[in-house]
Amino acid sequence: MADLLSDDEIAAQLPDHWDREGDEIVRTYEFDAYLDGVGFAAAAGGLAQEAFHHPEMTIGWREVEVRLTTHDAGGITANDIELAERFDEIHG
Ligand SMILES: C[C@H](O)[C@H](O)[C@H]1CNC2=NC(N)=NC(=O)C2=N1
Repeated sequence: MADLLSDDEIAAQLPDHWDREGDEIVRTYEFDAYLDGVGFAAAAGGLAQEAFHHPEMTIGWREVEVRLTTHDAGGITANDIELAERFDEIHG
């Protein structure tokens, strides 16, 4: 199981556009069309399943909010940071 990151490690490793909210990291991705967000969520879900590390995703009007935390560790780990970076790659 991945170890919890310290506050300093989280601050240093948090990717651009992501925020920390307690035990979660959060980003809201914006899209030109609703179905673009739906497609992103589906692709992100595939990456999550591949990593076996699952975010909460809220699909809204031309935006998708993604929340990541490591339930098994009770906070933020490298698994969250790494998956956030993969989500950013597919968003472009
Ligand atoms: C047994 C445990 O639920 C699994 O190892 C995976 C499933 N997906 C997961 N997803 C997230 N976000 N955190 C976890 O700790 C986690 N654990």
